[in-house]
Amino acid sequence: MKNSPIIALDFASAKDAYQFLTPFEQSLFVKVGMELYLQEGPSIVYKLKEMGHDVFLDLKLHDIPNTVGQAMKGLARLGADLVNVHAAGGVAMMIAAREGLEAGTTAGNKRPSIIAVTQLTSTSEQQMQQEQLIQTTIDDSVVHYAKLAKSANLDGVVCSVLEAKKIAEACGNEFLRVTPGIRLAKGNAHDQVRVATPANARILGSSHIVVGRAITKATNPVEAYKTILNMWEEHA
Ligand SMILES: O=c1ccn([C@@H]2O[C@H](COP(=O)(O)O)[C@@H](O)[C@H]2O)c(=O)[nH]1
Repeated sequence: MKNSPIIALDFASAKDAYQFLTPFEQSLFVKVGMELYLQEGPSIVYKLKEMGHDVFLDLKLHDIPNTVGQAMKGLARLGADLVNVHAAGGVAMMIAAREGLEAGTTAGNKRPSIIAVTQLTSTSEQQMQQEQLIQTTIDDSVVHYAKLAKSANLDGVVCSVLEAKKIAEACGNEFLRVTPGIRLAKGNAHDQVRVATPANARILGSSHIVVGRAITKATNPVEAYKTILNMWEEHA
């Protein structure tokens, strides 16, 4: 799996996504989320893989263990490099997800890595406490979910940059810390709450960064990508 910034292809159609990718002329790490996948289905993953990109299929599965396990068995056949579930689904669900992936991975193919979403980067501590009724700090909640994901034998978590270091300390450096909520200094945070720059992400312990609108909505997306890539690599 590449370590370059993961570009969130949050587009309404494959046509829009391909049009966006054309000027890059290089192999990238891209993310397909529910907006694009629900319109295009598995073909978008096949096509992006054929084009030479690494693919994070960000469907954030969250259901009873049997349903998630069976869904993962099917997803394993698509060829994505990274898939995910919500840690809030529980340890039994995460174990079923991992087992489903293993069962669906055909001989000679690599099992996709699997990570769990802890607290969404759009969630504030206050919102977590008032709406989810979790009476602790957001750091503690995120690290707790990370430990559950580790106990279920997952490969890592989605978290914000702000918790990445504590997760590395609790779960080890090999345990992935994939961090969305990436913004350039003074960039519009939009609906994100727990945000950081690409440089801080590296310094504070992210293993991978996910970047959407800071690239896709930039006047020159290729230039924006190069700037973010440089910041990310410079602080390695
Ligand atoms: O906690 C999470 C989990 C997933 N995401 C996804 O990452 C991108 C971020 O997009 P931006 O435009 O850079 O804000 C988006 O696809 C989310 O679905 C997340 O933001 N936070």
